[in-house]
Amino acid sequence: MTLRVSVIGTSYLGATHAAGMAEFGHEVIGIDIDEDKVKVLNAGQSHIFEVGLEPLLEKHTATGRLRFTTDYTQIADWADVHFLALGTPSQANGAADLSQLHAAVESLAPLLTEPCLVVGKSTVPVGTAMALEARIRGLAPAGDAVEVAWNPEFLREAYAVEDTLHPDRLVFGTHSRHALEVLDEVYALPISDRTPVVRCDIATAELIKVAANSFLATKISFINAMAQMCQAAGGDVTLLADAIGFDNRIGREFLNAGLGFGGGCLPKDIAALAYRADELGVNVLSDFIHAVEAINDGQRTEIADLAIEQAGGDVTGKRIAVLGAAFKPGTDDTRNSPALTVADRLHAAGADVRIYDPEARLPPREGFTQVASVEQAMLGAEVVLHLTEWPEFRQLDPEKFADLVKAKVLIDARLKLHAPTWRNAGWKVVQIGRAATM
Ligand SMILES: NC(=O)c1ccc[n+]([C@@H]2O[C@H](COP(=O)([O-])OP(=O)(O)OC[C@H]3O[C@@H](n4cnc5c(N)ncnc54)[C@H](O)[C@@H]3O)[C@@H](O)[C@H]2O)c1
Ligand SMILES: O=c1ccn([C@@H]2O[C@H](COP(=O)(O)OP(=O)(O)O[C@H]3O[C@H](CO)[C@@H](O)[C@H](O)[C@H]3O)[C@@H](O)[C@H]2O)c(=O)[nH]1
Repeated sequence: MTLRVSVIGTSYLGATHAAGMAEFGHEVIGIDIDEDKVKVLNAGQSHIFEVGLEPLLEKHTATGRLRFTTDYTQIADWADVHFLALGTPSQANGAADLSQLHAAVESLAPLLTEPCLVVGKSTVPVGTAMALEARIRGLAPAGDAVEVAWNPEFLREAYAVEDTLHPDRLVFGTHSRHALEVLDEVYALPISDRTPVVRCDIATAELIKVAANSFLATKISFINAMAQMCQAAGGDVTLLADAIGFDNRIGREFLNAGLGFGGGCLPKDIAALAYRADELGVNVLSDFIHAVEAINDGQRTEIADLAIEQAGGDVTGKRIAVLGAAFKPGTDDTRNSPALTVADRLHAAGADVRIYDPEARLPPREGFTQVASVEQAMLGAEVVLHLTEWPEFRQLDPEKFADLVKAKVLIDARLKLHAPTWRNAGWKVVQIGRAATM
């Protein structure tokens, strides 16, 4: 059955979800307070770099099945289901900032005179959904005929469309039979695709999401701690990860050692879980998460220190080439990017940092210069840092850059370049957790 669906917030999550809902056959209106985004999306274009998103936007805006607006009156009583896809960034103390969700609810709820379902997709601290439901029911003329459910989202940037159309699993957190039936209807297509569906209470749904991200972060910090161990003992962390990854109970994914995790999700979500755990007196969980965070922060410091060491202990006035600015390949997103933390540290230490990324566009900022090619980044560099593992960096021919750089020193912080090829071309290659002979 075709439903009328609104998606509130149209960034990495919301724009993809809106396009996905249209692909599932629903009539969709996306809403955002950012007029520029709405304009671009209505033209069938994407305001972010995400493979496969633009063709979907183009296809469904062309038929009118998918539209975007800034006007809440257009969605309020029109939609059967309102999805909340607002940002939930970190506050300085680590707690989730829920102000975007609150503002959206203040705009939407007073306009709701008909029964409808409001479904949260944003990642939130446990307890948020029920508090939002009370607030909405208090403001909405429809009162208790408005219900809240939570359907957390697990899409990865760079695979957002694929993950939306073919999710690994769906989680429906509800407190009524009716809400469950509506969610079953919304996702009728992927469900028929044999996607596992976890039907649970709302608190469990909120917690599943942060548990998933915390577990992923834990795997990365564990392997980075093992990289330190390999470094100290002369072992090879990549072979170690391959070997333990063959065990199905462990799995090879998220065991890539290097610069650690960043982005708009993992760091803020685990910080918010630690904060909420402390609020609820579950200190054993917050202590655990703080250890994961400390290892992750340590990787960034280690790589910046290594660059300074390789430059002879002082980078003042020295040129450093940074390959990669996005928090991972396949996206233009630089939120909490490990690469930028390292670049910032080197700038603060006095270096002249030249940074190249195939997709991420940095706003002009003091400290480093974004350049348009690898060659420009390498020109005159005394150390080259590989910080985001874009596939194109693996194709680089080290011979080609030998005369451009001032010193042939490469720090491969993602352990993804073929070190023997670089060494054969006369480069010194440093990889944390891998012996220099690898
Ligand atoms: N980015 C991801 O890959 C991803 C994946 C799964 C879950 N999530 C979660 O989904 C949520 C959204 O993530 P994001 O990365 O898209 O966030 P974001 O901060 O990039 O986007 C939020 C969007 O909401 C808009 N907005 C703010 N206030 C509004 C209002 N009052 N009314 C309408 N629109 C408003 C903003 O203009 C922006 O476009 C977060 O909770 C995040 O943790 C994100
Ligand atoms: O073995 C690995 C795998 C990843 N990373 C880093 O970890 C970070 C996060 O990567 P990834 O999880 O792929 O990125 P996101 O797109 O932020 O996706 C995460 O965050 C989303 C928002 O909550 C969730 O929906 C996804 O399921 C979850 O994977 C990046 O900086 C990666 O470079 C590593 O260092 N080693």
